Amino acid sequence: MLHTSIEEIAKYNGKEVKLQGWLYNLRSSGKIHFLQVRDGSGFIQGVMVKNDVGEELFNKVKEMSQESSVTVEGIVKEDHRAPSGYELSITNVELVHKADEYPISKKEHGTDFLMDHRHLWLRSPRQVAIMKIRDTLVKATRDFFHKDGFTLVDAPILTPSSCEGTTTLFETDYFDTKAYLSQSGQLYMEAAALALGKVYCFGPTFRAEKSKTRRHLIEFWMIEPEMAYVEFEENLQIQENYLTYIVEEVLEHNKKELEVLDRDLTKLESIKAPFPRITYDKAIELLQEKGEDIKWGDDFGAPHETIIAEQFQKPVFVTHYPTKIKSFYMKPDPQRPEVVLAADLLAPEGYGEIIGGSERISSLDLLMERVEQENLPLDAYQWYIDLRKYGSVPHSGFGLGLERTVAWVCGLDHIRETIPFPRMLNRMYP
Ligand SMILES: NC(=O)C[C@H]([NH3+])C(=O)NS(=O)(=O)OC[C@H]1O[C@@H](n2cnc3c(N)ncnc32)[C@H](O)[C@@H]1O
Ligand SMILES: [Mg+2]
Repeated sequence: MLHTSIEEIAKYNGKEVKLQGWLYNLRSSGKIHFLQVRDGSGFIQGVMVKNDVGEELFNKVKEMSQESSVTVEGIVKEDHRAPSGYELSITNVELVHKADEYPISKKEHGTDFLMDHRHLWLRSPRQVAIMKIRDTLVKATRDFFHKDGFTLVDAPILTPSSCEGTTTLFETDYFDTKAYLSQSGQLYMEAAALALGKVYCFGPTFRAEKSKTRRHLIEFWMIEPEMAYVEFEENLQIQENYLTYIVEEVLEHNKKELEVLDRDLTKLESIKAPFPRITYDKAIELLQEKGEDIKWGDDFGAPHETIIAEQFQKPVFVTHYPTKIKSFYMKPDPQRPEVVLAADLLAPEGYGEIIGGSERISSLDLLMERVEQENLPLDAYQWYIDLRKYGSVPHSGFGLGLERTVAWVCGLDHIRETIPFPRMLNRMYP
């Protein structure tokens, strides 16, 4: 018997095949069973006619519960009405394991209930579609940077210091001292970039942020490229080419999944480099014209980012933020030291900041000045300062938040659906 997957079934039109999966749903009408079968690669309908399979098997299937694991044999039939384009005319069904009464029935469930059952909710067509798009974004990321000569360098998770400020650090015991879960692999990528030229890391990062919003996770995954001899403007060009590429890859490989999510494809088809840029100064003026109570030197909140992004059809770079509200490592603009050569990329449709990046300080004196201004513990940063003593060069990089990018590409209301097992302010289960 030909064993295949639902994803590959088109190759076997008219042939008898065997699938191994789960009974997503069973509907019967008189002498016909309609089985919705899933196998992780997709969903397909199988039709079982009593007169074809006999009373015993027909009645055996009637007893199979939702989400029971089953093997299904049948003849592949093209059917343009079917979402997968094919149906199975079932000849046999074997029960592998009869599922207990499945808690996620077809009716609507509340968010907390679904989150408490995330280990099962993940099986639904919508969650499968999101995970497949996440996978494409990750593969496209690796392809893009590998093709462009970047080396993957893995940053440590246990670190001796902060990168993005001490207010969101997760502290843990480390034998007779303390360690902090990584907020960002950036500082290590700067060391790696001086060794390998163009590098990136991709891993989990942690922020003990007491933010209960639709954009914040406690544990999220970040892609962090770092490039030696790349200055501010070129850093932006790399970001827009990267984002354009990964969105194109989703449009090419995940049309079926985007359809499951009812995503408006025109919103993604317009994502082409170059992206517009607006300075922080101009953004403040824009917000004040819109009646927002904000002044120069304030940081932007989510509503501000939404207003700014609404002025554009593509992601927009906000550049040259005030030095005082940005991270210590960012290079002040030589022409105007009160602002830094940094840019946040704001996604359209209210998704906010998906990328944070900057040119880094390459001058030892300037970095020492900033470390002192920020009262950073010299011993924990000595290795990072050393990078400015031994062949320092202009260098830049950025961090793309994978989950915020998944939320935007999929058109999701909340970031919790973008990661298999979300860690949030009031949730660390399952
Ligand atoms: N290598 C770098 O230059 C990255 C730099 N050290 C950094 O961590 N920048 S960032 O804090 O803006 O975070 C970068 C992105 O990381 C995402 N991010 C940042 N914080 C979160 C939370 N809490 N939840 C989900 N996503 C988050 C968001 O897309 C940000 O734009
Ligand atoms: Mg940021």
